[in-house]
This record gives sequence, structure tokens and C-alpha cells, in this order.
Amino acid sequence: MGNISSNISSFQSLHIVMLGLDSAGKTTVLYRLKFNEFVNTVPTIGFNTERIRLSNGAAKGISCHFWDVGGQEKLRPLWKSYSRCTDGIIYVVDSVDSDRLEEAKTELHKVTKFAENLGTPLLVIANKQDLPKSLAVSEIERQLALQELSPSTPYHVQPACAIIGEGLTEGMDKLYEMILKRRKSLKQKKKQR
Ligand SMILES: Nc1nc2c(ncn2[C@@H]2O[C@H](COP(=O)(O)OP(=O)(O)OP(=O)(O)O)[C@@H](O)[C@H]2O)c(=O)[nH]1
Ligand SMILES: [Mg+2]
Repeated sequence: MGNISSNISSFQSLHIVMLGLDSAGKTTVLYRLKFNEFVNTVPTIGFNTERIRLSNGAAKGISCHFWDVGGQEKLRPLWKSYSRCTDGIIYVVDSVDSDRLEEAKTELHKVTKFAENLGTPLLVIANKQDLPKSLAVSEIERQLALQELSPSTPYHVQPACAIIGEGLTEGMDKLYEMILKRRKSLKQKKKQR
């Protein structure tokens, strides 16, 4: 993928939106990344926002501005405006909540189809992998029909447990990698014009 550190200076702050059904674990992910500890959450009414400098992995030192939007049904109409023209979308899924994977799929496909989101890298966090009966990544990928997303949408599915933070560094590294790749190809396209 080339030398990541040589690209860092060209970045100011990455704009990342975090979406997913209510109770998937978005806010737990947000505060785990921010404080590196478990924070007990309440359902988000509206949104939370935090500027976070990533402290681990290949994306260490990269500054991100996160927007964590509530996932309750009545709040989902907000997703469109919060997800517009971001550098990356994180979609958090409860890996145990198999009854609502269809609903999670419908909402995800809706968001990625907005014209402003075409080509935006997508990190799916298959959260709550600590729980028994959590679905495997391959099953979540299948049930969310990720292969049916637009070919222009790069994605990665990351198994994680937000409570202890497992998988989050790997996930953010992948997202960062996809963002860099996209920026490079957009730059090249611009040059060719
Ligand atoms: N077992 C387990 N529980 C988790 C994990 N991540 C989050 N939770 C729990 O899931 C519940 C919901 O987490 P939140 O982070 O509030 O979920 P949310 O996606 O922000 O929900 P909304 O704000 O309603 O959209 C909380 O009780 C968390 O402690 C995890 O990895 N494993
Ligand atoms: Mg929340």
C-alpha cells in the first residue's frame, strides 16, 4: 500500500461518521477509541461528536473527527445529512442480533446509495464478538449482502468487541488504508483530466 507515514502530512482531520441500529455499540466504540476504556452508555438521542487522535496501529497519530449518530428508528432520517461527503463510514452491527440483520442491511444499503456517499470507504464493525452465538464475519457479510453494494464502495468487515476494544485498531487501520487509496485514485483522476 506504499508508505503510510509519507501521506500523513497531507491529512488534516478525517471526517468519520458512525452509523448502525440502536444498541449496536456505536457510542461504546466511540468512547473506547477516545479514552481507551469502557464507558457505560445510554441510548443516543441525537448525536455525539469527538475529535480523536488515533493512538495505535498504522494509523497512529491520525486525527479523526467522529460523528456518532443515534440508531433508533426515529433518528435514522438524520443519517443522510450526517453521512454526506465524509472520508469514511463506520457501520456497527450487533453480531448477536440476528433478528435485526435484515433491518441493518436495508438501512446500510440506503445510506451507501446516497449520491454523496458513492465511493466512500465503509468499515463494518461486527461488534459483540465476546458473546456466545455471535455470528461469524462471513455470515454477517452474507446477511448484509455487502457484495451487492456498488463496486465503487470499498469495504472491510472487522470482528470486534468494543467493551475491551478488541479489533478496533485493526478496523481503523483498514479504514485508513481504504481512505488513502481512494484519495490517491481521486488525485490521479484529477491529474488525467
Ligand atoms: N457484550 C457486549 N456488549 C456491548 C459491546 N459493545 C457495546 N455493548 C453494549 O451494548 C449496549 C448498547 O451500546 P451503545 O454503545 O449505547 O449502542 P449504540 O449503538 O450507541 O446505540 P444508540 O445510541 O441507541 O444508537 C450497551 O449496554 C453496551 O455496553 C460489546 O462488544 N460486547
Ligand atoms: Mg449511541
